[in-house]
Amino acid sequence: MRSDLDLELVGLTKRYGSTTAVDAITHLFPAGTYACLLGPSGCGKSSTLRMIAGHESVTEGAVVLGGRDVSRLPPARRGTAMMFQNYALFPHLSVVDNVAFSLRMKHVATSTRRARALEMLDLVDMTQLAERLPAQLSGGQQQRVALARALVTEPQVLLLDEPLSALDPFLRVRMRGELRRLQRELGITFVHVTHSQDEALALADQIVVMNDAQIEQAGAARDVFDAPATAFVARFLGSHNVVALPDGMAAIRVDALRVTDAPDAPLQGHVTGIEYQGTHVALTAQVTGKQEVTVLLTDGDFFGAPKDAGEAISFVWEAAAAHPLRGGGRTNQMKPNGEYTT
Ligand SMILES: Nc1ncnc2c1ncn2[C@@H]1O[C@H](COP(=O)(O)OP(=O)(O)OP(=O)(O)O)[C@@H](O)[C@H]1O
Repeated sequence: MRSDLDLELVGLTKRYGSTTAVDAITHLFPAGTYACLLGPSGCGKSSTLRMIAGHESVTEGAVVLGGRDVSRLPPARRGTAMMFQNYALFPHLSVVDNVAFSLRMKHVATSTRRARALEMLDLVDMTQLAERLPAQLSGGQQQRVALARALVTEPQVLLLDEPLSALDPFLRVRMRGELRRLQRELGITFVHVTHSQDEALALADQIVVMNDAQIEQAGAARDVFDAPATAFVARFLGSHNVVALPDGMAAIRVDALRVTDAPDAPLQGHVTGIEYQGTHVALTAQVTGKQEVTVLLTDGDFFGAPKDAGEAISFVWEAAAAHPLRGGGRTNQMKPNGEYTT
């Protein structure tokens, strides 16, 4: 069901001179969704986000929020707010004044804006440090302030450009939990740009995979991971083998392949590598058609019948575990000998 606060991109296009950064993408973000725009460097994620925010002009198409075309409105009048990668805090303003800044621009009375800023700081657990300057905060704390500052305008959509990339790995995992909690509490739409598959899978209700200025696949995080539609998506999300089978290309998860002794197994070859990963063992093999596959075996399965590099090995899988891939882009070209190019 459509809601008053859905965000829609309609044929959205961005060209910089002769470069098409975003090529006529159409997509609906239902209100209250945590969406991740995921894709490799240069695929057009940030340009898309900046067009939604109004920090970049739209070349063609429209950004529609709650049924209203906001494509030509200034950022402050769209109902969106953006949190930048480098947080962009004002160094000479205290934490609370940084958060209240946009309300000052809107001529909100001093006492009201201070109260609202403190409310937002409470939401991100930063009330204690309200009078500090940004330079006196850790990276994680600066990020919370940047979040509070973006949320103080009560946006319907919060746009986050690589919000976790400046944090160390430990803090990154903690902050992603915080982001998810905040989004649930506020119930607004978050559109979060990342090139990290793990981050997208951990956070998103909806994943939008971009490649080469276009949307390659979009859907619920689990659906996209379980059934990648193209070789690009399967490879980009990882944990999948992309294999050429007699009836076409298919993606098979690394944990769906089973080692077998059956002489007529559909994939046969020899072991090329074994990596012990604690709970699992990742075994790589070169199989039919010079293809490399990886299989993730439980520690028990592997050590129950260990293999050495160079040994013959064969694989089977449940029919439902092989997801046929549609051809597409430049990423799924099969050569006549059954090899594929990337
Ligand atoms: N201001 C600009 N002028 C010219 N070309 C640009 C400009 N901004 C981006 N581009 C180009 O547009 C394409 C998409 O860039 P964009 O920043 O949207 O990608 P991205 O997916 O966000 O990449 P990254 O993950 O590296 O930030 C790239 O080819 C980039 O070089």
